[in-house]
Amino acid sequence: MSQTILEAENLCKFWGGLKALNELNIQFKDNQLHSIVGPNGAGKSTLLNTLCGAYPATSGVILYHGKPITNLKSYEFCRAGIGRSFQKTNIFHNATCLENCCIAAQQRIGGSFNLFRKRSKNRQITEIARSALEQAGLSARADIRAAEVSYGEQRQLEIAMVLATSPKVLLLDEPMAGMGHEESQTIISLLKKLKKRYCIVLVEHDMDAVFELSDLMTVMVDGQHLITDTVDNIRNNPLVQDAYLGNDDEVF
Ligand SMILES: Nc1ncnc2c1ncn2[C@@H]1O[C@H](COP(=O)(O)OP(=O)(O)OP(=O)(O)O)[C@@H](O)[C@H]1O
Repeated sequence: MSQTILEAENLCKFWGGLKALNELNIQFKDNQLHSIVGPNGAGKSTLLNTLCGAYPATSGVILYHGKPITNLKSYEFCRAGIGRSFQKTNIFHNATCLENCCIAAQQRIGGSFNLFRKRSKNRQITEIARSALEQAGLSARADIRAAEVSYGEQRQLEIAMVLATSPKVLLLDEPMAGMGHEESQTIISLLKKLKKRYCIVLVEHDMDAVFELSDLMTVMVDGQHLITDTVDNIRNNPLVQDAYLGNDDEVF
């Protein structure tokens, strides 16, 4: 039975007068993939950024395993087990895939990966990094510079880097952006595998992928929660079609 692991109560994030998140209540469960969809500017990325501590909430509460974590620093969210996907720009292109994962792993463990640290600590970081690459299907690319792997593999590397922070929750922002069909299929298979072990919160514009992957979907509009339901119920909900699609049936 899946348990709620991360939740937001009356969560608000305001930019001046703009209510990017407006009294949002939402729960995310273990071993489920929960997608957040909605039109441009609905507040999806703001939600991910607030849930990982990158943006301080204006008001409201974030609970992790039932305990409030709203006022933690962003690195403390990471150490607690909330991993946010790094954007492609956060990849060090001259470092190998393994080195990139080592850098991510040391974020969780603390300190830096260096010559003056005990050898056993560096070994531990390397093991975590190798395991993350393996889970993301990139073991064979471990010693290749990130700049030399394909675009799709760089997106896999972003996911590997989140896994290297030993998370319980994965917050993934458009992991399929800019991908062709074949590359998207690789990410879809990967996420199907990962959702058996993690709580995944997915923001993604590729609706075919969202429908294929989601256990639950939440629709947001103008910073507000419109509905949370299963894929079938969301697909057939006239309220959603109206608000999200503007009556354009073709999108679904
Ligand atoms: N750093 C910021 N400063 C000011 N306003 C911001 C900032 N980040 C986001 N916003 C505004 O907050 C609102 C929600 O933006 P957000 O990026 O969360 O939407 P989104 O649903 O992810 O959109 P998209 O699908 O286009 O990525 C938008 O009106 C956006 O312009």
